[in-house]
Amino acid sequence: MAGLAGRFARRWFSGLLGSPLQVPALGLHVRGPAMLASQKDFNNAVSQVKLLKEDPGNEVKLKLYALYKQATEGPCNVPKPGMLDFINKTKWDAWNALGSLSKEAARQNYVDLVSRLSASSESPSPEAPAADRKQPESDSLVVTSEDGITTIRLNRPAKKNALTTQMYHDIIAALQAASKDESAITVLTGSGDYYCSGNDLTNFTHLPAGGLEEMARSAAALLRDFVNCFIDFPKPLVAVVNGPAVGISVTILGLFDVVYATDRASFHTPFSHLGQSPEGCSSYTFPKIMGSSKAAEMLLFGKKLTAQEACAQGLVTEVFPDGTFQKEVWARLKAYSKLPPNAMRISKQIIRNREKEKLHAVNAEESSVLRERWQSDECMNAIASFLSRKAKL
Ligand SMILES: CCCCC/C=C/CC(=O)SCCNC(=O)CCNC(=O)[C@H](O)C(C)(C)COP(=O)(O)OP(=O)(O)OC[C@H]1O[C@@H](n2cnc3c(N)ncnc32)[C@H](O)[C@@H]1OP(=O)(O)O
Repeated sequence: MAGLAGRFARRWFSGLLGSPLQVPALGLHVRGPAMLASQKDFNNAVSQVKLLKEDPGNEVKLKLYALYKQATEGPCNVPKPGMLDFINKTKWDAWNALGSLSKEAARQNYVDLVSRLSASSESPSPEAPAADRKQPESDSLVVTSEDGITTIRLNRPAKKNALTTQMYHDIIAALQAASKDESAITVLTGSGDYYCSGNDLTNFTHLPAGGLEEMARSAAALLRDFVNCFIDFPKPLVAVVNGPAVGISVTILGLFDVVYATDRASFHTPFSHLGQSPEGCSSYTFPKIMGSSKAAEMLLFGKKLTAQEACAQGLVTEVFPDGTFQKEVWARLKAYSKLPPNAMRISKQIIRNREKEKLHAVNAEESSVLRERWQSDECMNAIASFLSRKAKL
């Protein structure tokens, strides 16, 4: 069987050598439309591919093919070849897996990839670090790719990894890049003793010229974009909960595929205490996961769950002893990252797709309710109380 597959692959890929090749970008490249690659850059990249000194391998060629088709023809629009037409079906699958990626983004990914392939075939660098670093705007988020896993690490341990406005933007950018990079699995985790203490409450103290109303409007828009990225994320998404989790870092867990927690973790959604209401689609996912009365105890009364309780209620997949947490979890993730990435994506699509429309509607409604809540006296008083050190959870 392997021999048969190999023969097919060789025949097909040798046919590709005369065709344009392209691979998705390996680095973080979230750019404004004005900075996207031009048609001329793309044409140059297409010519450059033919000059590559080293064969990039079949997997890369397949990606180049898919990106080229997406960049020139848009989303896959031809009928799926029959089961026995192995070669064309493999090509079709690769093109189809790019979904609705825009022609411009595909063109950019193609150009970025070719430029990386050219650079590495020109000057192999033995000192290059194992991890392919993709650094966001601020140091509060660290993004790395290694062993088929892209890790997005919240890195504000002195503030318990509370999420600043910039961090929401950086996480959106990191997820967008991870959805297109080479990794099979994406992980969100925290640095230090906390996973995340939720929204940074000082976000609400930077009032723009439009005042409280404008602040609430723009925060609701950002929240909606942020949660949408989790709803739409196409690859397996894993939370490695290294300590206590609060607020939005808990609610979005319902949008992850797998949640691993240390036995030191706790899960707390103190929305009523803060004069706020649920977000991250938790008003929908939590009752589905744990039943409506358990969800109400968390979301209305702010009941804090231990890791074991969260696991018993289905929010957490598995709990590990703190002493061996990192070792056990990363060993397992490395093994999972070797599984065929397309199969994992497709399985995720089947599991999640029928819920997406509903989740987007829930997200829109929760964001709009919060926009009102953030302008309420209850919310303002709770934040003032935290900032004046009178209140802690
Ligand atoms: C775009 C907008 C989208 C908005 C989406 C909305 C989301 C809703 C939520 O996420 S609600 C949850 C909000 N979070 C909180 O209310 C947590 C507030 N923090 C605390 O209660 C405590 O800090 C603690 C229980 C998390 C930890 O207590 P501990 O005693 O262990 O540690 P400290 O309090 O001394 O914390 C160390 C420093 O970190 C600062 N800090 C912690 N969390 C936050 C936070 N969420 N916002 C701002 N700052 C935070 C804390 O103030 C200390 O700072 P200092 O050293 O300068 O004093």
